[in-house]
Amino acid sequence: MNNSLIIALDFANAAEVDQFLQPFAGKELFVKVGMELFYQEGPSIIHRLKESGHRIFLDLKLHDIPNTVYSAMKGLARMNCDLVNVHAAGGKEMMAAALEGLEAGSVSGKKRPYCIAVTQLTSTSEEQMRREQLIGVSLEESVLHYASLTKEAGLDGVVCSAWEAASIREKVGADFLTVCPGIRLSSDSVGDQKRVATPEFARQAGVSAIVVGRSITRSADPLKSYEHWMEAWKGVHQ
Ligand SMILES: O=C(O)c1cc(=O)[nH]c(=O)n1[C@@H]1O[C@H](COP(=O)(O)O)[C@@H](O)[C@H]1O
Repeated sequence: MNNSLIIALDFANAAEVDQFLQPFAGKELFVKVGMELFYQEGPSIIHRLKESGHRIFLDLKLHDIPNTVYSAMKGLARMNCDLVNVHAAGGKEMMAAALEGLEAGSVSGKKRPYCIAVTQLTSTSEEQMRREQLIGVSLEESVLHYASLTKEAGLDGVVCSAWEAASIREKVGADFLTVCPGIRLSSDSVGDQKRVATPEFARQAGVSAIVVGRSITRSADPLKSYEHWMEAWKGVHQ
């Protein structure tokens, strides 16, 4: 899990995924399947990606009452992904239920998937958080609070921006995962993300894994772009 670069496969269907992955043939990647792709293709896309040897972050950001999240996670666990997530805003009881569901549904003899919680989305700014969520503390305090709650619920880590990762490690512990989207090269367009950071910054902040979508998936040469990203993230040629 640590030092991973996770490619967000934000595509509309399996055909687009196949086309994107063609130049990566033979490479074992860490990929993220989010709601856009999963809602169209369902579990079959997970099975196909696993058959090709890829590790999978199933990013469905569960956020519902504890009983519903328990049952949903029990079902998702059967797909044997590497990483799944929930929204920390669902509360400690919901997060603990997510974990119980994963344990109950995990393939026997296999370790349950890592489970992390989204703190404040990287598309949220402090101003927006204060105005729309009526949260009166700083964005960093809100993220740290959610990280502590997530730890107390027994989960393995959080989704946060790279800007909060060092404080989370300090407060919650270095073995607590920090998975960070909103990563951009200085030449990239930021798009809808608000709390962005470069891969070099993320590495220095001790981030566990970065999630990169459009910068690679929409590039004219995705393989070249991926290799460039790996170099920036890990500081070595792949
Ligand atoms: O849980 C996530 O993966 C996630 C959480 C978050 O706070 N921000 C965020 O951008 N993401 C996901 O990370 C990916 C970022 O994609 P790009 O902005 O294209 O690099 C998308 O698939 C988002 O759904």
